[in-house]
Amino acid sequence: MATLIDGKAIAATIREEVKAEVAQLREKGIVPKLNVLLVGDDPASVVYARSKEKSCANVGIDFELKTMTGSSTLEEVLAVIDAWNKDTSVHGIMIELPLPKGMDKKVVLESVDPKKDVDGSHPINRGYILSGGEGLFPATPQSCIEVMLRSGIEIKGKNAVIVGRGETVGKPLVFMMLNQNATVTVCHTKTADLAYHTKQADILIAAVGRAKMITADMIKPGAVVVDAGINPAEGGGICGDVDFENAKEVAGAITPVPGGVGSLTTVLIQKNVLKAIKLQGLA
Ligand SMILES: Nc1nc(=O)c2c([nH]1)NC[C@@H]1CN(c3ccc(C(=O)N[C@@H](CCC(=O)O)C(=O)O)cc3)C=[N+]21
Repeated sequence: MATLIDGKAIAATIREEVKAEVAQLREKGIVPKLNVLLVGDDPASVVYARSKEKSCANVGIDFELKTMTGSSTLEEVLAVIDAWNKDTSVHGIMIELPLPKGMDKKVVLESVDPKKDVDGSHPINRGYILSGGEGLFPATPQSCIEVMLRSGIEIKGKNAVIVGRGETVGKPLVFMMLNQNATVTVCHTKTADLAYHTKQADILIAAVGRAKMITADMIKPGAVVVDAGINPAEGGGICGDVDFENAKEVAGAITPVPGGVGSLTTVLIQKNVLKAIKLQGLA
């Protein structure tokens, strides 16, 4: 029976670290601030934005949500971002996705100052993942690594298999895990014999977006299983990409959903705000 990796407990620890650092900054007269832009009325984005607001209030980070109608023009959106880029009281900027149909996501995301890009989606920050530079990295892949490091799981030298190559989780994770000195394999929809690969994994990371697609028979006994999936569950709520109930009988350690990887994402965005302040040369 696998050790359960408690994402909520790890998140609580990181939250205390963030709180302490925010307090220190505030004493120096720096009030960390995160600005979120929501264009349109995607219901999930509204929920996520509100959740960030609540969480920021909890750690003492100032928060501003700007909502714009779905009929806003690209120029209007870029004008808001440009003003935030220039505003030295704004340390972190996040653009909620999806943007309205027809609005060029690439242009919008690339208009954010890379030093304020706490979502880690600017190509410059993506590039730093490869080059090993000091940048801002996306929260969910960071979370996958952090749950292991903070559980005393060694990554160095391990066979890590990532299932999924999405832009937000799988793809950045390939190089982030390589930077942790894992031997990395990346599997995706076109992979022949997925189970062959997953069974080689000392560390198996699922970032597919398909409920319970990683089954117990695909897992090497004793492996560490990290589940970055967020899928609607049958009886409401969310479930992961891993068939948790059966997988936990085979794995050595496993993250649940909810209560695993996802529990860290918001606090890691806040950590990025603090890193952004340093990158901006303010602390
Ligand atoms: N426009 C947009 N904005 C986002 O901020 C955004 C997004 N899209 N798409 C997906 C990712 C992921 N993300 C999470 C935030 C909190 C938890 C979280 O707190 N999860 C808890 C509780 C989950 C629950 O029970 O509902 C857990 O996993 O234990 C998870 C995931 C925000 N995202």
